[in-house]
Amino acid sequence: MIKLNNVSKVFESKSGDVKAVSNVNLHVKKGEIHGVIGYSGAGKSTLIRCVNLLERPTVGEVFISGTEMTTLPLNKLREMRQNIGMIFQGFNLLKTATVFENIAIPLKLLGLDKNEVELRVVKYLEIVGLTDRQKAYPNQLSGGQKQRVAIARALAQEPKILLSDEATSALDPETTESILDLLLKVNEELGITILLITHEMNVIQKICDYVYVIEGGELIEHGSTIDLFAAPKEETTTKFLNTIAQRKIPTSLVQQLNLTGNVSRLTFVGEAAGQPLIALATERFNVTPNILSANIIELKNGIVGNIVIHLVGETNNIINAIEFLKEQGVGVEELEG
Ligand SMILES: Nc1ncnc2c1ncn2[C@@H]1O[C@H](COP(=O)(O)OP(=O)(O)OP(=O)(O)O)[C@@H](O)[C@H]1O
Repeated sequence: MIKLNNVSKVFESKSGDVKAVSNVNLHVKKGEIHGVIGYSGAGKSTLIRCVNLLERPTVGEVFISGTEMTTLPLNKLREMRQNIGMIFQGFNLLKTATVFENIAIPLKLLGLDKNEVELRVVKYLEIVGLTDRQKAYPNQLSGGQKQRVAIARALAQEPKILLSDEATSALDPETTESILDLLLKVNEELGITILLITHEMNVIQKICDYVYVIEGGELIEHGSTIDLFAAPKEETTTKFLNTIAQRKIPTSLVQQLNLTGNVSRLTFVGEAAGQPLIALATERFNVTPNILSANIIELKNGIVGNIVIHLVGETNNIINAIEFLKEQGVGVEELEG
């Protein structure tokens, strides 16, 4: 549905060229929710703006539903853009227009007749749960309500794709949750494909099927959300995961405990998370477990459990216990001090 092939964007400035996005490949399949996460300045906004060509890639191709966008004449590009809605961190509502008008004005500009405009405004206000606020002005709404109006405005144009540029970054945690729930509903019930950018791992955790980590304009790691949460490869990815559940164990403690056994991080995904595998392993191989930390993370498509464990016993027994856990589908990372 969205495909970027080797997309790069260079900004020319007086102080020299800035390569904001470098050789990015990305593929969001129909009906999925993909997220790009990165720190400030990593290139997220530039990347997402390349999808609807608000920013023109310096090189590379952008395919939307199979159509290459960068070579389209302006009138065709405008047509294609109607398939792509967008929401922003700052909501971008017209302050002097009511909620109703904010949603209606773009529809009128598209040439829809009065009845159709009214039908759509009513329909999408209901979907976002703001039917009773249609006469209000933006400054009479909370941040969450403003974002709901912005979502209704984007949906009312009946796009196939929704781009979300840090849509929850200005909201408190509870309001963030409710907006993420709304995005899930929009995805599931209206079948809209979503590509979002964020610096918040909880956004990825809650609604994304697939995640890309961006740093210095490059995608440094990508994979299904479950795979990335279960086995992050890059330091930046691990840092983002630490914002959800701390994975770090003090090095001095690991060093000390490794003298009397083995310290390992065990990762349980899916079925393995619900089985008493540690009890089985310790019983069968006569090793004693000491759990140093444990957490369980609920993702959109499953759960990932993490346990850091100190196994004490004879070396061979520890090796066999670890082998047994691996055979049962548990990820094992032996920690070194
Ligand atoms: N119009 C522009 N002209 C020059 N440089 C730009 C322009 N827009 C972005 N940049 C630079 O490109 C890089 C990536 O910026 P971008 O806004 O895409 O990052 P970001 O990850 O979205 O950051 P943030 O979360 O802070 O918005 C930065 O170094 C930024 O200064």
